Amino acid sequence: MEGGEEQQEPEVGMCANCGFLAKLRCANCRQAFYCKRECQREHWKNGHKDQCQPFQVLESAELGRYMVASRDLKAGDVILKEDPIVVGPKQITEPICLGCYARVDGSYRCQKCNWPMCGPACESSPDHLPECVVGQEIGSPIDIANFDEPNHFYEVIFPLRCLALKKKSPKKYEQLLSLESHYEDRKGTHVHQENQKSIVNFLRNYFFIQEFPIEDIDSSEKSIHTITGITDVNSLELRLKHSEVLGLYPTFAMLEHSCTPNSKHTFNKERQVIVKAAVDIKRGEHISTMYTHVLWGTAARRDHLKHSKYFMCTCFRCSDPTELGTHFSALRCKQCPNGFMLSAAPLDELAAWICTSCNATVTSDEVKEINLKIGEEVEAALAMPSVDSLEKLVQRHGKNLVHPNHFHLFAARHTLLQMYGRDPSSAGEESMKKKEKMCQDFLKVCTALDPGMSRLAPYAGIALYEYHLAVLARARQEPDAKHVDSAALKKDVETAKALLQQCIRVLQDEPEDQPEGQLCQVAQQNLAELRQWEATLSSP
Ligand SMILES: C[S@@+](CC[C@H](N)C(=O)[O-])C[C@H]1O[C@@H](n2cnc3c(N)ncnc32)[C@H](O)[C@@H]1O
Repeated sequence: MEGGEEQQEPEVGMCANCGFLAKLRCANCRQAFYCKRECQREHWKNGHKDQCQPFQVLESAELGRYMVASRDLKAGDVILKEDPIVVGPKQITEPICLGCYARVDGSYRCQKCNWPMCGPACESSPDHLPECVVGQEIGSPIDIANFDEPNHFYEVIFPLRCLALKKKSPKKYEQLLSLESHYEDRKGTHVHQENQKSIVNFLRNYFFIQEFPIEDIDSSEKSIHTITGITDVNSLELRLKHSEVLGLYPTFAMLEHSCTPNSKHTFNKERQVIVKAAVDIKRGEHISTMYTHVLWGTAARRDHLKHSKYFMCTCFRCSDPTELGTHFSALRCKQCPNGFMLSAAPLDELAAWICTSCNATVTSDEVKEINLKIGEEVEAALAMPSVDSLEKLVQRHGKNLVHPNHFHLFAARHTLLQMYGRDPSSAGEESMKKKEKMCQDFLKVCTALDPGMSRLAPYAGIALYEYHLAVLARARQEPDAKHVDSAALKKDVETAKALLQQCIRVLQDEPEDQPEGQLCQVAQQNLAELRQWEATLSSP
C-alpha cells in the first residue's frame, strides 16, 4: 500500500494524566493529550515512556491491521524495538540445539527428555522447557540418528512452544492468537494437508499432547492449524551464527507488505527485532516491510505472496510493468531489434506481454517458459561459476532473450562482479574496467528497486566494496612519483574512499557474526589504510 490516506487528527482530547480538556499532545506518538507540561512529565514518568511509539496501528477492509507513522520519521529513526513471544526452530531444519540453536551431532542429550542438545547449560534454557516437559511426561523416544540432514522431529517444536504459552504466559498466548492465521484460506490446501500429518497428527499421536489438561495446552486440531497459520503468516527468520530460527513479534506483525518497503529491520543479541525507517516517512504514511524476495520478478513475488500470505500485492512496483524503470522482468522482442516485451497488465497473471516498439505480443505462458529455461541455465552456471561461462551467459541472453537487467541475469552479474580480478583468468586491466562498469549498473538497479536498502543492503554492500577495489586497482597501477600529484589519482582515491564510506553506511546494521557484518569491518579497516596511503601520497 503506497502513500498515506489523509488522517484527520483531533485537535483536542482529554489530558492523559488528569482527564481535563487538553490541546497539547505528545510530539512522538501524537496520541496522548495533555492540558499542561507538568501533566505530560508526570504521565511520562508513570508509564508513557514505555508505551510511546512513533506509529499507530489502524485497520482497513483491504489490509486488516496496518501501521502508520504518527510523526515525520527520518531515515534511520528507530520505529520499534520488540522482544519475541516465541523463538524456535524452522519447520525444516537440520538437528540443532534447542537452547542455543547451534548444530548438534548427537553426542549430548538432555538428561530429562533426551532431545539432542549441546550441553548442560542449554538443557536448562527456558526456551527448551515446553518440549522438555512434554518429553518427560510422555516419554516418547526422540528418534534422531542422522545429524547431517533435516529431521522431521523439529517440525513440532515451534507449534508446541506456541501452544505451551497458554499456561506459561496467558497474556502472550492471547497476543499470539490475535494474529492473522488465514485459517479458512488454508483449509484444504496442500500446506494444510501436510501439516495435518507432520504436525497435528505427530503432536497428538506421538507426543500425546491431548493428555495434558486443556487449560494448559489446547491440543484441538483447529488450534494447532491456527498456530501453524499464524506462524507462516507472521513469523520472522533470524539468522544466527550457525543456523536460522523463527521468531514471532506481535507488534512487528502489524507491518503491511510492500515490494518497495520503507522500513528495515535487524536483530540484536537479545533477539529483539529493531525496526528503523529505511527512508524518510511522513506522518500518516503507511509503514511497510517486505514479505517476499526483492530480487524476484513481479509474477514470482505476487505468486509467492498469494500462496504464503494469502493476498495479491497491488503495490507500486507490482503495478508498474517496468518495475520502477529497471525492466527487471522484461524480455527481448523476437519480432523487432529494439523492443522489449512487458506485461500489458502486471496485476493480471494471465495478461499478454506486448512489445514496447512493434506491439507484437506473447502469452504469459510463453514468458513463464522462457524464464524457466534461463533460470535453469543460470542455476547450472552458478553451481560451477567461471568468469568465462557467466560472461557468455549474461551477454548471450542479454542480447537475445531478456533485458540486460533481467532478474535471472542480475543474480549471475552479482557473482561475476565479485569474480573479476579474483579469478586468475580475469586479473588484467580490462577485467577491472568491466568490474567497475558492472558494479555501477548493478548499483543503479539496487537503488531503483530498494532506495532505502531495506533488503538489498548485503548485495549493494558487496557491489560497493567490489567497485572500490576496481577503482583502487586503477589508482595503484602507477604509484610512482610522477603520478603522485596527478588529478586522476587523487580523484580515484577520493572515489574509492566515498565508495567504502557508502559500503559501511549500507552494512552498518548487519550482524557482526554474518558475512555482511564482517565485510563492514573489513571496509572500515580498508578505509583507515586508504587514508594512511593518501597521506603518504600528499607528503613531500
Ligand atoms: C503479518 S500480517 C499483517 C497484519 C494483518 N493485517 C492483521 O490484521 O493481522 C499479514 C497479512 O496482512 C495482510 N496484508 C499485509 N500486507 C498487505 C498488502 N500489501 N495488501 C493486502 N493485504 C496485506 C494479508 O492478509 C497478510 O496475510
